[in-house]
Amino acid sequence: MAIQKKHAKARLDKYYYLAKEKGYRARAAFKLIQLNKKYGFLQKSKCLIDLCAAPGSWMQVAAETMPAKSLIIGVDLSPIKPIPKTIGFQGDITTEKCRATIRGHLKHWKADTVIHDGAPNVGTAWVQDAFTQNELVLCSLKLATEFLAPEGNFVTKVFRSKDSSKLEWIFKQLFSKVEQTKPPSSRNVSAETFYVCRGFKAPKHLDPKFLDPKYAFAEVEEAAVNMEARVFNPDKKKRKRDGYDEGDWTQFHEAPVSEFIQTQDPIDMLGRLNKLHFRQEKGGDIAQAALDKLTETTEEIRLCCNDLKVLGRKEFKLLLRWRLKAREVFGLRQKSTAHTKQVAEVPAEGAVGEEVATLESMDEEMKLQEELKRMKDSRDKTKRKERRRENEKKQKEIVRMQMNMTTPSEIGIEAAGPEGGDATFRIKDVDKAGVARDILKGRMHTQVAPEKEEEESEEEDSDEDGDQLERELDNMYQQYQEKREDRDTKARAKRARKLGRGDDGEEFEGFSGDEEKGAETDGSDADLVEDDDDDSMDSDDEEAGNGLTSDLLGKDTKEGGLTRRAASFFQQDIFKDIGGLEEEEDSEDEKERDSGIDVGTNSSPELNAKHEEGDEDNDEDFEDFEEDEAEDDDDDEPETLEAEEEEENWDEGTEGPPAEERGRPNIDIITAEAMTLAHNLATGKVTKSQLLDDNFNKFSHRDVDGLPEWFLDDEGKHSKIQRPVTKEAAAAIKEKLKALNARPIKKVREAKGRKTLRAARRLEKLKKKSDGLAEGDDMSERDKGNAIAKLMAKAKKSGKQKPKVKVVVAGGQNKGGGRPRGVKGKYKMVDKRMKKDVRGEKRAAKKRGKK
Ligand SMILES: C[S@@+](CC[C@H](N)C(=O)[O-])C[C@H]1O[C@@H](n2cnc3c(N)ncnc32)[C@H](O)[C@@H]1O
Repeated sequence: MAIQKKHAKARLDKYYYLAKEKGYRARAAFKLIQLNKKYGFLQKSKCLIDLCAAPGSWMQVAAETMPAKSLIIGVDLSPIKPIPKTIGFQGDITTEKCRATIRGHLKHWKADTVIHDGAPNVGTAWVQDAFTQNELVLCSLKLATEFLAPEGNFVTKVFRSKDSSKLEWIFKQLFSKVEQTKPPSSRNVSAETFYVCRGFKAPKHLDPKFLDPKYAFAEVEEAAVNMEARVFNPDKKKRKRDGYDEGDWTQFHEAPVSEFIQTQDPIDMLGRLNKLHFRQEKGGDIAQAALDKLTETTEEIRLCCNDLKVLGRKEFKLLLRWRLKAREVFGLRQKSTAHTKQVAEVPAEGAVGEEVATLESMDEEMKLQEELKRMKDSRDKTKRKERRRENEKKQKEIVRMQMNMTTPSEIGIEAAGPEGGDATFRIKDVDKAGVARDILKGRMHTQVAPEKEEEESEEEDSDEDGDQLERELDNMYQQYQEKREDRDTKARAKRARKLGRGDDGEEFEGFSGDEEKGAETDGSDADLVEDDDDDSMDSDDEEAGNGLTSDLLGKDTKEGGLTRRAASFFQQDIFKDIGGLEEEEDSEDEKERDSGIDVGTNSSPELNAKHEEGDEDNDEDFEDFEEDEAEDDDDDEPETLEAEEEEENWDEGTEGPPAEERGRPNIDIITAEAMTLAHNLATGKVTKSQLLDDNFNKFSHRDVDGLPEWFLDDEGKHSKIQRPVTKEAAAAIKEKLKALNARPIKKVREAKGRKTLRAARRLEKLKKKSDGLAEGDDMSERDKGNAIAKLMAKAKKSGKQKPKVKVVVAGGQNKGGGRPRGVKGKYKMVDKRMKKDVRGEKRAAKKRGKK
């Protein structure tokens, strides 16, 4: 239970809170906002159909964005609470009835855009579960082909699977432009992606088979499932992304054990089934009873049969052995002879040969494979080690040269390797190794780490032992980091930030299939262990290009005639804010993070302080706020803005006007240190130059060369300057956060506004009436006063209508705690006696009043 809660909490990300604040019914709203920002189809549409629209956030976005008086129709299996300026109804998009209802609403109109965000409702109706998302997409496309106007748009969510390419092909037949994209608000862990299809070709005739899932998704030939691998390598479980097999709705299969004993293909059964049962059905196989009583049928065997999907290799073997014994008992198999081996080579007809042969050959083959793998691993290891040594030497040389410790002419003199005097510094080789770019950045890499060291060679330094230990430590640290990244998305994001990925400030353009492939190949960078060099260096190198030669040569004639040395001196962080020197855009975010000043964004810290996590492949974003109210995520660490730089480019429209528009930088102070600093600056306690001077401290020019990464990481965490924090600043930040947390959500604000408006109207009415009374001549002053007082009392009463409290008698159905059945709103539990007493008292009071 606790795990579920944590998981749910982790899913509440920035978009969840943004949607809440902006009054959208689900975070999914931002997907449409971001898609529309990229393709701009909503502004151009006058009629839109939203298929699978509940709870209705896409309809809200459409109603906001489309021109006035547009027709917006939404349909979903679940009811959609009314949304102004839209029509919503309940229906199943796969049915004829739904089609007819849409037709009825459209009348003679044609839709300019059809949007579809459907996901099978897991748990609502199991048949619907099986109706996979891709089939739902086909259904929505079918509706789109019927209702779309020529040149219309179709936007749909698709889960990546083996069928998505087929869908893409179909889209391309019907639309002139088809693009696949994934907006930033769609979680990375989700397999969902979006297709934006524009320019509907509106074919006059469409073969119904074309959009029939049976034909559209038909496989040319289903690849045979390797049951042997499933049984003999059960640990490697593959996630089933391809959906259910046709007609296989339950995904649970069982068979009687007798069938397992008799079958000629036991491996297939073990791989395919979930359970082997010992049940004896009427008129069933009598062998079941015999098997149940067999002495070989131990408790362990029964347990194994009960859930085949959790078994390991050992248990499968146990079952197979048990089967052979049972077959011997039933006379289905003669005892295996010493000829087993021969049998394995020349499979004889009948059960004996076939079975033993299968087992033997499998074992042999696996042994061979393991042996081969071992050999390959050790060969790779040796190769990697050699390569790494070479690289290290080359890197050392380069660093020395960059530090002016050596001149280019010296390079290679000490490092003459087995390939000749200048082999170490052969730029071609460095480039080939794929590390040239990183070397240029001054990063100390260990490309791929070996696990063990070989014997030391005689020529190696005397401190090689220490080096080896260090390398081992490095490797262990790298492995530790990789493991952590595997487990923890935050660690992965941190790492990505550190590597400077996503810092280019370019607008996110979504991923096309190709780009993703590219990204995968780029990901090889992740194998490198890097030091903490700042990003300014990176961008320099980027400008210089990848070539090592051009970079080194280019550095002497840099920046306004400065020498390389001077230029590198002025590139230090402390000079970045000084006018006249070029600023590196890349490092801006880093500075923001360190300084605790949030520049140029309106998003509140509470919104940033949320996880971007979740690991469901199905519909990730479906957070219906009506049910899911405000959980606080205080214990989560703040997520820096930098990581979402790309996303903010998508978000512009949703985050308020940019700071520059308002004529001043939008600076948000979010930490106590920054607040103290700002306060000191504002009150003149420190000057700008003092601030600059302050930056010359023991932390600003640390020599990190050659220090291992784990050490630098640790230093980065703890060894940093402790800036003073005043009580007032801390209190101010606390207050600010409190205020932000207390800020009501849009719905509440609106409700309060409406209440105030109503009260103002009532007052206005009252004023008019009392003025009328006061001015009239037909009443005495006293009567006038009484009448006005009465009016006011009435108005006061109607202003605060107390909710009725329902009195429920305890006992009977309403025994025990909890809300009684069928009672809504406030209620009070009383016992019978009390109810009678209260009634009696009321009656008595009434009588007394009459007297
Ligand atoms: C991710 S939600 C849609 C969220 C919606 N776009 C929004 O912005 O609020 C997916 C919806 O698909 C609906 N759905 C699934 N199968 C359906 C079907 N056959 N017909 C209609 N709606 C369906 C579900 O009821 C669910 O509400």
